[in-house]
Amino acid sequence: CAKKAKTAKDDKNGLPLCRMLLAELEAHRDAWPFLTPVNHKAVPGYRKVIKKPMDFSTIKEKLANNQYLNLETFIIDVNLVFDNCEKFNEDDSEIGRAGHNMRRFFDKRWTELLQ
Ligand SMILES: CO[C@H](O)CCc1ccc(O)cc1
Repeated sequence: CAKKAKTAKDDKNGLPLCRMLLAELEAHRDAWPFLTPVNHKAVPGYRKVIKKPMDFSTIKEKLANNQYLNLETFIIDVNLVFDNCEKFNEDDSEIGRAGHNMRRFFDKRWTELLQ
């Protein structure tokens, strides 16, 4: 039979944990740049520079469509949101700072919840 999940990242609670974490990200005051896909028609260069766009509404849709295997694959997409933000925005900008704040918040929350 299939191997029993060893850590919280793989066990059956993974996906409710993802939904809870996403709800916290969406409720954060600095979430506004990340709530919906960047309008690449309105932002010059975005489509060329950012090869894999990602945002919280797309992650929500993927969760609803059961497109994440476990917490690990969910965390990869959340980190993609913040990595894209760092690539496209100066650290010393409103959106750049929002990205750093959100990444710090996310890293703290999922590591806390996994303990
Ligand atoms: C998550 O936001 C994206 O990094 C796009 C940021 C951006 C959008 C419009 C601008 O004029 C400048 C930056």
